[in-house]
Amino acid sequence: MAEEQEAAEVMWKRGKTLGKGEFSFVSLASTEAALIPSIPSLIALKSCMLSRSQSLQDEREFLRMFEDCPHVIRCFGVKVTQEDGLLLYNLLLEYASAGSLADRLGLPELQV
Ligand SMILES: Nc1ncnc2c1ncn2[C@@H]1O[C@H](COP(=O)(O)OP(=O)(O)OP(=O)(O)O)[C@@H](O)[C@H]1O
Repeated sequence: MAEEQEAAEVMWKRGKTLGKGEFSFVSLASTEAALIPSIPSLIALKSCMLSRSQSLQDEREFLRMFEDCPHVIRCFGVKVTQEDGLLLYNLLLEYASAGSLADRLGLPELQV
């Protein structure tokens, strides 16, 4: 099954918020892993309003360019959902359980 189709079919339960960006928020999510073995049972969902999703779409293309690099977070695909009446664009990301590089270095979140 192609990656995009797998992502479109995966179901998840959204958990705690891991972080927030300017347009997006990142949640921990548990998936129905047994149904689609290539998608882990825990993922990070980076979500934003579909109507404001251009930067996440660009990020998805950027991650695709580095999908063979083991040092870059993997993206398992994209799924649009409707939650609480809102259309959300969701990137399905590898969950970085050890936190960000800034966390590891004891730095504050970068404000760009
Ligand atoms: N894959 C991940 N695994 C675990 N935590 C994550 C992951 N991605 C993001 N986070 C958490 O969410 C925070 C915000 O994510 P990120 O830095 O990607 O947002 P951003 O690029 O600033 O967002 P925006 O594009 O909306 O401005 C991170 O600092 C980190 O704490």
